[in-house]
Amino acid sequence: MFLHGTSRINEQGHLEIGGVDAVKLGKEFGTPLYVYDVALIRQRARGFKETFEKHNIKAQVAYASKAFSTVAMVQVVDQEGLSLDVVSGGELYTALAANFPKERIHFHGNNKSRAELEMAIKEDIGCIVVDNFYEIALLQELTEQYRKTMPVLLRLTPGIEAHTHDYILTGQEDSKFGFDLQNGQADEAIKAVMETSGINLLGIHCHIGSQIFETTGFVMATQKLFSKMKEWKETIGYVPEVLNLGGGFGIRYTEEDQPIPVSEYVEVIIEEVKKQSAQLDVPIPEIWIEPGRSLVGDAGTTLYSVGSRKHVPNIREYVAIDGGMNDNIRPALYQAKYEAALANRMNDVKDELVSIAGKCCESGDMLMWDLSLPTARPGDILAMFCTGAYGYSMASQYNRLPKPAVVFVEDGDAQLVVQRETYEDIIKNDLKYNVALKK
Ligand SMILES: Cc1ncc(COP(=O)(O)O)c(C=O)c1O
Ligand SMILES: N[C@@H](CCCC[NH3+])C(=O)O
Repeated sequence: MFLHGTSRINEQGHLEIGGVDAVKLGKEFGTPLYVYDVALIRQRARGFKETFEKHNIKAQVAYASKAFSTVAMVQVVDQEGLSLDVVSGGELYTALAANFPKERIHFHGNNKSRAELEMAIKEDIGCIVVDNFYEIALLQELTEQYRKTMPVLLRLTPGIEAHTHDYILTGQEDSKFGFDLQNGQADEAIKAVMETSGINLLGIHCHIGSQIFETTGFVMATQKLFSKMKEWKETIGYVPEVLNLGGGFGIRYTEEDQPIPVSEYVEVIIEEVKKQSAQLDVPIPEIWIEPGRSLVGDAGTTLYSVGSRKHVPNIREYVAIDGGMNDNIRPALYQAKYEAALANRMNDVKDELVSIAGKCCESGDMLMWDLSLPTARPGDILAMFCTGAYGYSMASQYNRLPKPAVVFVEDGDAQLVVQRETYEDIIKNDLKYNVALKK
């Protein structure tokens, strides 16, 4: 078993995270429970920042908060001096509620609404990553209305097929995101943006996909963007101050995954930027990146309680837990694989092969297939590792299951940072149907 960050097996044979016994966490805060190892988040954040610093490169590391956005997480991001990437009014609102420095907020999205753009403009956030022509028109109108100039990056689609799940590919030509580099859209967009007085074009952006294990995609993206930068320098005299290469750095979920250290991605990017800059005679821009998963993914562990089981002779042993696709949609959506252990019996012999079923009324609600565990009994605590990214943030209330609580652990302390939803929370927006009011 691979234990991440501060996780270890303590003297009771229990899983311990951040110096806190996971079994105690389950008892105190209930299950399902998302537990975050804050020291590991800090270590990852510093890893990115220090690599840029070591190479003396001006950079911004913006945490892609879609991976896990809560007020407490945004606070940690601020403490570590990172920037913050938001993709909706809700994520922006969360950042503002955490008093995150507005000038370090970047706003993404392929269909930002007028209200969302207005919010970003009124709050004077750091920059808007413009995705399409409709957004340029809206920005023209709104910057005029509010008499403001907004810093902007242009999101470009470089036409790169990174090796990852189809649903999390974003840089290929057939994508809903950004202006295409090949078919003239990017050229049209830059002209439109440069003619807009309320827009200060800081630079360009691309994001090639998520859970990527190779550096080649980032190298190719850098090359493609630099060749466009050279063309624009020569044809329209535009030289970007910022080159944002997005996120997507892969992490280890199971032993099948072999990620490279974050510093290596950054080093390869820096090297390619320097090389392209020298070869094409384009000044070295500030480099921005947007890691999400690689900052929080392996820092998260979900604790579940074991409940029922079903034996299907000669086929399978189902063990059901008290959560499922409602708190982690990734296995159902991407066939994502995870590792897990019994947090209360870490040293026991693994004597059976089981498949972990969720409690939703859906056959596809399976979290793990063919997992080796000690014979699991009701009340055992199953710890599912590396659930920190896109678990809580993609959670739903399917079957009207309340969303679990979130606890941060660090240096032996545990703090509740998101309360468990209650049944009252579930119906709090429901209104009774008043037949008398029917027209
Ligand atoms: C524009 C953009 N930036 C950053 C990210 C973060 O990606 P990851 O969590 O894979 O680092 C994403 C998600 O894929 C994204 O769409
Ligand atoms: N939500 C996805 C990744 C998409 C990233 C956002 N563009 C995942 O869980 O892997």
